Amino acid sequence: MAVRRLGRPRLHLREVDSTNRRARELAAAGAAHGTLVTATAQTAGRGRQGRSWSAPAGRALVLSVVLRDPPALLPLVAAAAVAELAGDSALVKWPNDVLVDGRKVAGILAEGRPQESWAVLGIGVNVAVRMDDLPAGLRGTAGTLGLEPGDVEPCLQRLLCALERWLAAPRDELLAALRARDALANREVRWDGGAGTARGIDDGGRLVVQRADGERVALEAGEVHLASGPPPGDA
Ligand SMILES: O=C(O)CCCC[C@@H]1SC[C@@H]2NC(=O)N[C@@H]21
Repeated sequence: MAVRRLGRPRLHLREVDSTNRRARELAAAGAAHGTLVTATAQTAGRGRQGRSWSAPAGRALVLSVVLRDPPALLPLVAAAAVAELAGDSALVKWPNDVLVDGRKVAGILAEGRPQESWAVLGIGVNVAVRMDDLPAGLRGTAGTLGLEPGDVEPCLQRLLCALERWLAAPRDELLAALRARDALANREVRWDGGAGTARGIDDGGRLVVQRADGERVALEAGEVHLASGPPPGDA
């Protein structure tokens, strides 16, 4: 598939409630593929499952990009790109939490209007976040890339390039990259519908879990938690 550029036009805001909300407005009004919204400060960042997302001003990358005709596995595509940015040691906790040393360094929120063939991909990365900058409740689970505020913009540019490539990559390459970074492989997990041992990502991008009775189920979407650890917070 041909690489389609991301990042132009770009709207950079000093402060916004949520870049995803702003980008959704732009998408609904007909914004082109690749339209990017970034902000120095985000005051009401949205996370998955109705949670909030904390992003200390100037220390976190917050972006939302409009995609026309997004791929079916968009959350996994985003996870592959963010993990690449986060480095060789980064793992992906299916479907799209990116972990470094077991701590969540980035959040991904894909929202869309399939009937209008667009999606907004929102990503927050703790580029230079210090734990003291975060609400106390997140300090046990959140991580950081440990870089400097001046690295936020270079990280954005690297992430956009990685996203462009992964959006154009064949599915088998994407799945191979994610399987190599699978944070859940052979770990005990629980989810809304039960518990079991994670057995990898299947060819449809689903998480395969083996229950105690040996039955295997493939999860399409949703939150999965490591049985040994606390549920991840919203950072
Ligand atoms: O719950 C999660 O893990 C997803 C968090 C996604 C946060 C990002 S920050 C940029 C974009 N704007 C938002 O309001 N949310 C996403």
